[in-house]
Amino acid sequence: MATKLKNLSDHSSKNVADMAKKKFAVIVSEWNEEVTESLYSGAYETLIQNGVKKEHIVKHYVPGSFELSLAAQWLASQKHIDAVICLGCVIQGETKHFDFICDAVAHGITNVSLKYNKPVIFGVLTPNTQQQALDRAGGKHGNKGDEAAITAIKMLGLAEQL
Ligand SMILES: Nc1c(NC[C@H](O)[C@H](O)[C@H](O)CO)[nH]c(=O)[nH]c1=O
Ligand SMILES: CC(=O)[C@@H](O)COP(=O)(O)O
Repeated sequence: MATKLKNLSDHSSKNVADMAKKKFAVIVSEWNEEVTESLYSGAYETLIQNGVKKEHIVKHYVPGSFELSLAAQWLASQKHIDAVICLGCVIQGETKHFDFICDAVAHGITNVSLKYNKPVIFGVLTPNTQQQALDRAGGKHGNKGDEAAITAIKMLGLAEQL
């Protein structure tokens, strides 16, 4: 289903377990910072609304989305971190650079999650235009940061059931 048919901020309360003791690392790409800071605001508020303590949320920056994977690895390797949320915005330019970044960061984040056996969430927008990005960072299609945060929470809830 395309995002335009589903608001990114709408989510069910399924698999939302007690988050009072869970610790989250949120990594924010500095590229397109107007967008990525909105993603962070959405993610942070969603974590708090679902019972995560402020002191259990750490925020770190990377230069660009390509660096999200390495930073995620550094943080996911820390035993006290229960989940990592990666936030970025890669906007299509004139060249194929967009494709290489998006592919690398999607695979990189997946590999870190599987290596450390903990949620490492792909909260990276890959729009064609700035407006599409804004629409998905608190605009008419909701906030991808909300989606990323609730995804981390639900995966931790699932892990506790298994
Ligand atoms: N063009 C965008 C980038 N480019 C930078 C890369 O992510 C990376 O930092 C650089 O290639 C050095 O390794 N990053 C974004 O997050 N968004 C873009 O639109
Ligand atoms: C995703 C990018 O790196 C891109 O914004 C860079 O723009 P260009 O492909 O025009 O060099």
